[in-house]
Amino acid sequence: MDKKKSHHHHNQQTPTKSLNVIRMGGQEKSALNVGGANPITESTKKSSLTNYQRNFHSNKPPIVGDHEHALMNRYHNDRQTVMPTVTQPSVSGLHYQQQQQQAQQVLTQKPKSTVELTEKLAKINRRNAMKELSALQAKNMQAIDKNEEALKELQESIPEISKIFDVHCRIGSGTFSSVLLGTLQRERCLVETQRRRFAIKHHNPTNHPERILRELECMFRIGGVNNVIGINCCIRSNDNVAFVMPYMTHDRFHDIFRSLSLQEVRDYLRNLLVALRHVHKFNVIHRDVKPSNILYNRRTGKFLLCDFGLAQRIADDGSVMQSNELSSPEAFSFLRDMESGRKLMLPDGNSAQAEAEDYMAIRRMRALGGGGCVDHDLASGPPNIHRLRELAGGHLTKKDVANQKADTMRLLNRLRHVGSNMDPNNYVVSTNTTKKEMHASRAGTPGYRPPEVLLRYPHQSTAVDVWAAGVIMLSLLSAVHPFFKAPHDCAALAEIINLFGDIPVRKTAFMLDRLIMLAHKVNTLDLRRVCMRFRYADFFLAPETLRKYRRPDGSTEMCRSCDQPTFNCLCHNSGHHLEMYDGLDEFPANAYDLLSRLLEVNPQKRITAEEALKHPFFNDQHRITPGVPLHQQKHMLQHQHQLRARETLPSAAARTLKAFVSYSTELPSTAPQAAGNV
Ligand SMILES: Nc1ncnc2c1ncn2[C@@H]1O[C@H](COP(=O)(O)OP(=O)(O)OP(=O)(O)O)[C@@H](O)[C@H]1O
Repeated sequence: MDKKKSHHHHNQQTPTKSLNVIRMGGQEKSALNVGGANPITESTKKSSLTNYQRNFHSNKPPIVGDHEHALMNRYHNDRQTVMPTVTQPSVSGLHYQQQQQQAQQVLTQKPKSTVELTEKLAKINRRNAMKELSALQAKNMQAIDKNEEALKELQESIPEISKIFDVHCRIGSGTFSSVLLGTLQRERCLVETQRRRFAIKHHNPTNHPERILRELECMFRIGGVNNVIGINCCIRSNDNVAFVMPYMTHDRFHDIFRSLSLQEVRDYLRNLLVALRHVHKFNVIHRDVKPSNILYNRRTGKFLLCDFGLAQRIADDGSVMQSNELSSPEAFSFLRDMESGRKLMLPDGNSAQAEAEDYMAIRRMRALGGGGCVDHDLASGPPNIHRLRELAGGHLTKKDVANQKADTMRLLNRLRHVGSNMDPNNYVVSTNTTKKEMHASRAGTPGYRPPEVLLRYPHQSTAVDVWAAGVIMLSLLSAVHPFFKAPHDCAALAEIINLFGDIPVRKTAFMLDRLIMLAHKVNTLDLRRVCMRFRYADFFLAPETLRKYRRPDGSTEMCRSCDQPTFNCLCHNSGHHLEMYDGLDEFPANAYDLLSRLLEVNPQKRITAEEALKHPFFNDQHRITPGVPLHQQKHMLQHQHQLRARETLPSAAARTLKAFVSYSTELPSTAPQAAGNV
């Protein structure tokens, strides 16, 4: 990651004396990621609170925004269309007049019913538009209220904050905190774009102090380097605590996950694994790896893993440690270390100008043929995809599109299906009868919990985070987010079984001394075909393809295991004659190989972050090589796209099985036998 240039004065007085402030230094500038998407960058006006607020929210719908204007227009247009136009007769003569009167009667009678209808429709439209408008305004008002509420709460509960920072608006909120944007008051003299920006995380007062201490310790000891968020200072006032961190402009995963190119996906995952490798070196499990805890700026490619609220340390005996007690010697030594960090300089925040300069520097470097960031032109996917898409879906009727959508929903529902006889509170039993209770940490976000957590296995490891990274990769490759969406742990395990099959999950369960009771067998699905089926649904369901495989009686042969047409069978090692969709997939076979290793059901066989970074997927033919002119690299990329276009699915599947890194596949002594019996 590129180091950010310094734009700030380090000789300023620290504004706190009697405050309960512990300042920490040693944060590397590389962690202060910047981006270009912030509206503040565009504004060069002198700073003011309202300016900041207005700017900051400019990517959200304004109170009367485009949508409201559209609604208003609809309202006015409707009013215009209901005005009837009347033509006056201009010629005299009785007969002629009578004729005219009759004609007019006919004319006015017929249009009258049309006018009535139009008027009725317009009225309905108007009413709907007004309803939508008021709902939207209410929503905006609610957002503003929440914003004001968060500001007020922070200022009232930690009054010292208002002596150091101008707090502008809320930028995020989670279960445990509100995050607000702040700039230093002592930088009020600077133009808005030069002021350093900080994210102030205000913990809910109900948060357990040990939890806050744990998060603080992780950020202090681990953060600031290798894509892990650092901390500038921590401010406490009675039972209220706020962390001050460098602010980073980022993109919402939800807005970009479908459109990230191969190179962007590769960079995103590499950055995530670099962060995890770093965290795991400290024997710490993050436990909450998910897109909303990742700050990623698409323009600059910068990346930060944040939110250590659920992090846990692994003890030397392999058990997950509970958090430090506040009175423990470890907690004291940590607080002492933080005290000594107080003397260090307050590290840089992240000004909009610094962010823009950073972005320009990256562009310049790229123009000279260097840099490691994403070039959107180079990374726009296989060149023939749009043409192929047109061919496949160019003449789809509305009904075809609706059918395709329904078909995809059916598949998603099937993957999320839970057997009706499953008991959500009692779905897993211990095979070891002496161990009656099964206490294990479940901390984490539903949808990202690995099998060992769902199986209540107490000896969890950093493999928990690797699984979550795999779930993110699954969303990126399949263009489905969230991929797993279970309402409870039992359903979550069912989702995993529906994708990976019952045998791998049963084997893992048995190895972990657990037994899963299942009423029927579930086939393992082929990850690549599943991802392609979702990402390229329009190809898989193209009417021509369906016609090609239709039987003379008009029916389509279905696979009994995966419930898909046999030519689209998703089963691993399918025996059906498959439609291959050659050259369609933007992602190479080794992407799916990595995916299957990250999502290895058995935690002991799951790849580590360190090993994953050596995977061929990151062999990076696509990364821009410093010193090589860019046009030559573009040519190289096109050549690679062409090569990949010739890659067929069977050869890809064969390569999926090839091992690239050796690690022990042996199970604990009794496990292989036991697993074999299942
Ligand atoms: N340094 C930062 N720069 C910019 N935005 C940030 C920063 N830190 C946090 N945010 C925003 O605030 C949101 C919530 O932050 P965080 O995940 O730390 O809080 P949380 O209460 O633990 O959330 P959750 O309950 O969802 O895990 C993030 O998703 C992000 O959008």
